[in-house]
Amino acid sequence: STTAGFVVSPVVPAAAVASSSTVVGRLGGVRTTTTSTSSTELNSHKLVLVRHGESTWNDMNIFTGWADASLNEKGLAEAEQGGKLLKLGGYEFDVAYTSVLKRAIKTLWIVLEELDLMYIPIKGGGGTEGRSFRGGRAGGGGGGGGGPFRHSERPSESFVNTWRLNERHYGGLQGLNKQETVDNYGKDQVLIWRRSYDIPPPECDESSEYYPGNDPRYANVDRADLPRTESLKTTGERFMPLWESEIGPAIKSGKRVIIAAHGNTLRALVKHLDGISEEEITGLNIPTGVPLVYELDDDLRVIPNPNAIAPLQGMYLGDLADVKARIAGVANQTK
Ligand SMILES: O=C(O)[C@@H](CO)OP(=O)(O)O
Repeated sequence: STTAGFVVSPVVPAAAVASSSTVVGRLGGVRTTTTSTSSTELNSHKLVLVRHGESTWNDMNIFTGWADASLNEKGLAEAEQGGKLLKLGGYEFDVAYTSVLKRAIKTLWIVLEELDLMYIPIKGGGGTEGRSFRGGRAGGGGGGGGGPFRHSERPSESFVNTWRLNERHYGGLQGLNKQETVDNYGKDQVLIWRRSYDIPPPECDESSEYYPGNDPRYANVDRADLPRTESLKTTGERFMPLWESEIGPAIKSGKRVIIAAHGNTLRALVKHLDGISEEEITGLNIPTGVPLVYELDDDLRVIPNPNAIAPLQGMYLGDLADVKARIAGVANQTK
């Protein structure tokens, strides 16, 4: 059907998701696709992921990691566009999660401002207030002891933002130009550092400005939890306990969740959600500022969207040709 210039058509089998719809329209002269889903459906929860908009260091092609680069003008516009796409699709959220890095925080604010939802709680769980859980592992169950958090360290409603959603720490590569690193170490070595599953870049040492132990924002995080470098595997190991203990249960309880995070944290999450192999995840890149929508069942299994770009089963909003070009742009940062 057509409503006020937008084409509305069902994209998910009616039995699985009763009232999902796709809205094809134009935003700023660009053809867009959005899928919205009523929150009243049975057996379906929606989750929206968004990588921050382009940062000044993305633009300069510098390894960023935990360095706190700002959004540039393009990144601000990407965040606004992401918010508009969500608004066009009728998305609403009850709770948001983001990192302690301003490019993700600001992206989230801009998206929420577009949606007129700046009042919703922005949460962490093991955030910058109070000590976090140890060892980066979920465990201990949800009973009396409070899951993976030590008694005195359990998250509360007042926890905001979380270092566990930070970008992968790029160790000794942080601050270096990606192309110059290719020139110095070779394309293959840099690709291993950027995209191998479990081979981390060289560590930064404790005297480095990039060692998180020298940054007051991590003063309350257990020093043993602070990385000197991370692979995608270890990034997932520090983030996934938050998914298991906080975000997943929030979704299951019916909360509509948006996560504004980073390329590699989101790669770790979609690897889990989509069951992507260690080999296949090496070829997966996530574009800046484009909302990625997942439909999940009550067990948090993904209900595949037919418009997904494999190996993902969730769907990017917006013009898919443009999204694919932006994905290729991330891959081509180290040609
Ligand atoms: O520099 C970084 O921190 C990340 C994300 O911007 O880059 P890459 O895509 O090379 O992992």
